[in-house]
Amino acid sequence: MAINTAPPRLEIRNLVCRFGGRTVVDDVSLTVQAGQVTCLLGPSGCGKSTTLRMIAGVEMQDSGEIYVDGKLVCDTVFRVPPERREIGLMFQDFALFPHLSVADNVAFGLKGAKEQKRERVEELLRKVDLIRHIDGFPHQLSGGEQQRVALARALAPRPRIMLMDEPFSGLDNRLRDGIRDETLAILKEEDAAVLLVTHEPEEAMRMADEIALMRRGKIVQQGAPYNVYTRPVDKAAVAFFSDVNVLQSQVNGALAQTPFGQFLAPGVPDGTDVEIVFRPQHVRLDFDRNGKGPLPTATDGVAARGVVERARFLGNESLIEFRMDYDGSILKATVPNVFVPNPGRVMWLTIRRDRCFVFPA
Ligand SMILES: Nc1ncnc2c1ncn2[C@@H]1O[C@H](COP(=O)(O)OP(=O)(O)OP(=O)(O)O)[C@@H](O)[C@H]1O
Repeated sequence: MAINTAPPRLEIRNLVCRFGGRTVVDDVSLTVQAGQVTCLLGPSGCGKSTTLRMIAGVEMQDSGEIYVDGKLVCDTVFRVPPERREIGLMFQDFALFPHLSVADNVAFGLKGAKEQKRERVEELLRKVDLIRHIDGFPHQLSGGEQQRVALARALAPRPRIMLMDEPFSGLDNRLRDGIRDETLAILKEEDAAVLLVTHEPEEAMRMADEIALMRRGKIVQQGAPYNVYTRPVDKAAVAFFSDVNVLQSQVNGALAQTPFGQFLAPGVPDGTDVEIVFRPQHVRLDFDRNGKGPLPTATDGVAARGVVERARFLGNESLIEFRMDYDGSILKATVPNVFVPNPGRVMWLTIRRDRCFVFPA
């Protein structure tokens, strides 16, 4: 098997950016290969856009380097100007030029002979399925169509890197999924390295080959979406993707006792406070049988009794909130399809052991 030894299309090393003494991007490193989509995912204000702006060359880092195809593009001394970085940009407010036709918008950044430019414009408008609007103007297009023109415009000069900052957030929900999928297919075909900023976990899960989870200026976890989702580094990383339930406990003999039985806490010293974190979809529900629940099992532990406080049907699933007997706290469970038990109903809850995370409190 051939080993790919080519340098990554985009590499950033130890980027730091400070504003007025506040570190907004704090030692961020990552690589993106050609044809790959990496999502910078994190809450508002965590430094995602600033990272993108440094790569684009419109913000200057305080330290760290940026490489494209192994070549230095920018450090604190040397700097390739933004327009020579071969980077395509697509932001939320992707304003098209209102006075230019669709074709001229797409051709805007293109150089070369007229026929070649026309060929590339037609190729891209065919890809985004807007060839029939080639002579139209932006105001004649819907929001989703304008978005696709903006994509075609950004891709026209065959950028080596595409930077996208919340590019779909201006679109209404019904359009968004379709446009995300189409965009992804086109980006893959064009073989650019894509760095996409979003604060929406679903968007990152849908688009990314790799997710870089960012918090307070730092990348706290990086990996394939499946790994980031199923092997989160801490409670906040679990909570970023879904609702969570948390049990408090203390470790004794590498075990944490809870009303749901004991959890393994290998290597955690005795007396350490821990939190057992799990998602609502990993709670199992059982009916009450004359005051009893299911027998304990190795995979699901011990059942605990709860009383339905509230239940709602959400479309694909139902969310049931239980008031738990053991300490009166609320625990959330989701189940597929419709299950809306009345408040006051007694049920027994177990947790899937293999889907729980034990973190130091
Ligand atoms: N030019 C600037 N001068 C001072 N502070 C800035 C500047 N640009 C950004 N910041 C601050 O840096 C922090 C990170 O901003 P940034 O836009 O990178 O975050 P973000 O993760 O992209 O958030 P959002 O999704 O809300 O855009 C914010 O607190 C912001 O107020």
